[in-house]
Amino acid sequence: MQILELELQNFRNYGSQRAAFDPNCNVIFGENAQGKTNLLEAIVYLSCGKSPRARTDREMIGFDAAEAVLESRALSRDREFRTRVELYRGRRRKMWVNQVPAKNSAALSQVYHTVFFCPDDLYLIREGAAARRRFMDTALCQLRPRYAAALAEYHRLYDHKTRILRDSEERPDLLELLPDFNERMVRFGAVLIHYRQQFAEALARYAARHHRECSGGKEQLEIAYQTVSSVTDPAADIEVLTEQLRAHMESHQAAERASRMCLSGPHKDDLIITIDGREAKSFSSQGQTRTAALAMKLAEREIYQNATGEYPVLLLDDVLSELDPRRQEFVLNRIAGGQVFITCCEDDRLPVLLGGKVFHVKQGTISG
Ligand SMILES: Nc1ncnc2c1ncn2[C@@H]1O[C@H](COP(=O)(O)OP(=O)(O)OP(=O)(O)O)[C@@H](O)[C@H]1O
Repeated sequence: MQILELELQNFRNYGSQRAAFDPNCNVIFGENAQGKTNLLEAIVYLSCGKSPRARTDREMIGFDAAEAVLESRALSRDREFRTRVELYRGRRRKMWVNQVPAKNSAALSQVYHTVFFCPDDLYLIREGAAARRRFMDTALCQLRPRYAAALAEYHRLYDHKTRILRDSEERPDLLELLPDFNERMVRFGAVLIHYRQQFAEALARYAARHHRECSGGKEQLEIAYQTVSSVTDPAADIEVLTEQLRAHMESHQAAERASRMCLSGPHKDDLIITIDGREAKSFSSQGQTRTAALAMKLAEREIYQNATGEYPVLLLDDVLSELDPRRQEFVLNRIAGGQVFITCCEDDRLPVLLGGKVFHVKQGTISG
């Protein structure tokens, strides 16, 4: 997978910009606040219809512009694709793949895939379970359509069940609907556990290797999937998972009715991350946290490559800061394979060792 060319109009601080990229390595230099992250954000947005940082599409439109246009020419599965998105203030965006209008962002996801790493990704280690579930869900939805469908259905049922429980004080008759909701959540929940277990197992294996090598063999990263307590083996067959999840739901029924809240279930799943046996969330240093988060992203790239035969485009934003020189060198050695974009500050010459194409970004203008 490769981005051959990108064209932006009024996207963030870019006016009218076109750039052609190297198939392997693209080093994006620039001082602070010049547009390096904006460039990576545009590439991510074109890959999935979502920004890794903007809350609304409007945020990405140039301050003085009415609309923004993003367009890419990409190579994927030995074919060339053109994707185009137009963002407007006050009306819905429009998207196209090869000039055919796309109804939703799923059409963009089928063209190319990105793995984006930025300083905020420390949240993967430091924050609560929701951040790690989001990481698993995003990766798995791109890889397994069956997972994406089960997750959407599980969320829909969860929201509905939450409303039933909340409103049940005034309308006790609603509780009659619960057994049916529970049964459907059990069936879709078992599918989620099945895929999450497989993903977590591969993630643990690859990420441990990256982390070990990056720390010069000194540190051991471990990742374990944690789901509801009554599931004794998340790697068991889906039928077994369904039975155990059903027993779990039944044992929580009385408590859910009493608290009028949807309690335990796969919606509380987590990844337990430890470095040398200690929980990383509480005990790891800034550098260790960054190394672990990066190891997880590199592992995600490998899982995707194994499943599809193609490397996703790797986007590394400000990855070198807070790493000591040996860890920096590891990162630069390790990212080969597939197309890479790496941003850094002007005085950081290390990435030039990577070869490839060098760009300078200044006030929303890229020069090659
Ligand atoms: N919608 C917008 N319209 C115009 N400019 C914007 C918009 N959103 C953000 N910017 C500007 O983009 C600039 C930030 O760009 P970006 O985040 O890409 O910086 P960067 O080069 O990655 O910097 P750093 O090295 O500090 O991370 C800021 O000056 C910000 O004001």
